[in-house]
Amino acid sequence: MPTESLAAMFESDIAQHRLRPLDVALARFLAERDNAAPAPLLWLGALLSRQLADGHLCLDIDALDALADEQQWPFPWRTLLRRVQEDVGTWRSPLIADAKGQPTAAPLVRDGSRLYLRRYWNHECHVAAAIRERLARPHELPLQLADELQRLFPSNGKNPVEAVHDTAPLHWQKIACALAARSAFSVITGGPGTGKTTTVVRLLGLLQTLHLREHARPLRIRLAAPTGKAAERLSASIVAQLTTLDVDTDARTAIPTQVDTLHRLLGSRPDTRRFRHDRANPLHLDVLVIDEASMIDLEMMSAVLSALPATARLILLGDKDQLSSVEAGAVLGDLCRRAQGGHYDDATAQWLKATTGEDVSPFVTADANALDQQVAMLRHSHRFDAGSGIGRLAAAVNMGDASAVHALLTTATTDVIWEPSATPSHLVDLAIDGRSHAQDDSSDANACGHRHYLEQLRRQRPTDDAGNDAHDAWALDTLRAFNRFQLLCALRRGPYGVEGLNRQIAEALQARGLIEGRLAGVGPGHANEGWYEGRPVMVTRNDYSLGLSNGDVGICLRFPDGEGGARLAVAFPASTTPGARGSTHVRRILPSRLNDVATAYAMTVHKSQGSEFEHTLLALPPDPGPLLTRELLYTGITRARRWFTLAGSEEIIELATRQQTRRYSGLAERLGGC
Ligand SMILES: Nc1ncnc2c1ncn2[C@@H]1O[C@H](COP(=O)(O)OP(=O)(O)OP(=O)(O)O)[C@@H](O)[C@H]1O
Repeated sequence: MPTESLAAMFESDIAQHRLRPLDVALARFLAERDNAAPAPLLWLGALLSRQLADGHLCLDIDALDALADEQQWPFPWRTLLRRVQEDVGTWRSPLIADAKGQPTAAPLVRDGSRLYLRRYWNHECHVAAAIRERLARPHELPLQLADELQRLFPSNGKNPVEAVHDTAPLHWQKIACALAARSAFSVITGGPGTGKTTTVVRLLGLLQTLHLREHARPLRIRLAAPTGKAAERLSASIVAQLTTLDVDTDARTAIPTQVDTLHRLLGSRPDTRRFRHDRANPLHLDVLVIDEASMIDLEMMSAVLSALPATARLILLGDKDQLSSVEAGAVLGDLCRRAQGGHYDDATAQWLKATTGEDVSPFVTADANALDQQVAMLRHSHRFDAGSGIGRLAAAVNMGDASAVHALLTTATTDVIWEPSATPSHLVDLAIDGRSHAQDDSSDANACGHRHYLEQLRRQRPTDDAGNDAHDAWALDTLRAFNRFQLLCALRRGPYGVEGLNRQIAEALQARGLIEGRLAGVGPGHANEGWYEGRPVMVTRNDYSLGLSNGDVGICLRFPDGEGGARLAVAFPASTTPGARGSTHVRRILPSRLNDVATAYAMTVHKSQGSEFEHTLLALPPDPGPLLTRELLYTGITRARRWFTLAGSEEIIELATRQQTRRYSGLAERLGGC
């Protein structure tokens, strides 16, 4: 560290949680490389590292004043900020390079007003260039496209058209399919149940049908999703859609139902960030569909684009309004910034009219760019009807309309329940007995809590001599029952966070006789929390040797050991058998082999992405904080299929509805000019 005062300031920053030790380590590394580096530059390095941890790709020097106010920076930081603003253009240090200057290996890159770590700047430039290249490449238009589109998306009322405000109703699914058919790159975004999977299955049917007519072999199609859970859900959804897909058997059977995680698709290797498939060893495929694309961070997107053959087609599906990836970047959000308004050009509008019969002229603008032409937003939910509280609440949150949110919460609906003053112990009761607040008449369909799967587990336990298949079926049923309910938290720590609530729920379940055994140190995610039957766990790190992905959920169960005794094993749903709906069998893994797992009575909203539950309870803390955002609330609400319970005060819900996540990145700007 060059000056003692900077070192002392960093020490206090760590103590006050303004910076992490890792951020200061980066500043130290920079100081070692240039011992004449100005202090404000070292401080910027530490600040940049901190911002990356919050998902930003860069620091926007022009926006630092706003950040200072938002984060209530202390006096020494404000002094350094002034020096940055005065001197930034004059720094001559081997630590920082200008993006437009001679190439160097400087660890920091300044691109206009943005400051990047070189690695992220490289990724951002690569992703933008690779997408621009794909958008610019002329793609052979499938012959008979219009006829096939008309057959798969008839406009005769069989498929409801999608209304949008006061413009003429448009069949956005047909439009999305047509746009994806004409290019090597496309994005289909939409909220829950808007038909993203339906559209892509028809697109694959169409592409396969037309390809088989012209060529001897089918297209090589691969499907992927960021997490195992999302992959499993997409697979089940595709299996269901294929049963009604109106194409020839040859085309239908050439559509895969197997969905890989992105890590598996690219071939992750232990102890390295590099994948087996890359530019030198590209994937063998013609079409790649990636679902839940909002969870893809910039580095992963860069890896996907590197491994994709130049001629292959990439189709991204996802909900642009959901929380972004945990890692830095908000790729789908950046790609879809203008999706709401369409921003088509005249050529696209004319082509769509001729090919689909749909008139998108209300969505034509003069400032259209190449990316806009390949983005389609589905706008009508087929899952939530107009009267659904969940659907209306999600829409109101998405629009940032706090008074509509409040009105919906205080109006009786059958599917939304509001708990304005739930204490942690009240949350524990709700998580166990969820049903006390159910407002549905049919007794079987009550919104349940965790009690449900624990009671079912006992009720349905096969006899010891029932055999492996019967025990696996029981384990699978238990996993399905567990999946009916989930408690989601905004925070990890504190009494309203995942760790505190997991501990309290386990203790309460034990006190009520719903679980047995040790609860040694139930708390932060360590494998030594104590294993007992019924303990649900989430994998917190990919384990390639066990074939488990970060986010996989299993349940610890007691199985006969074949020698008259019993032993605990954790049952995980096994990857889907092609052609089957959902997981059909389980894998049993001994607890001693699981190193990175955490108890999962409660999970963060982030971790729940890609999953859905019949009943979701979202617990908001009583105090304001930067994590309470519109995207978090929206993502939590849209995890619920039938019932949604929201625990949080009116003030906190209003704050979250108004507070939007902002991620600093230059990707949208780089693509805006394409
Ligand atoms: N045009 C349509 N007409 C009638 N039903 C439709 C239409 N499109 C989709 N659906 C139905 O709506 C439901 C949701 O569709 P789908 O799974 O394709 O949506 P999604 O956007 O992929 O949902 P998710 O939120 O799970 O990602 C399905 O039951 C599907 O059959």
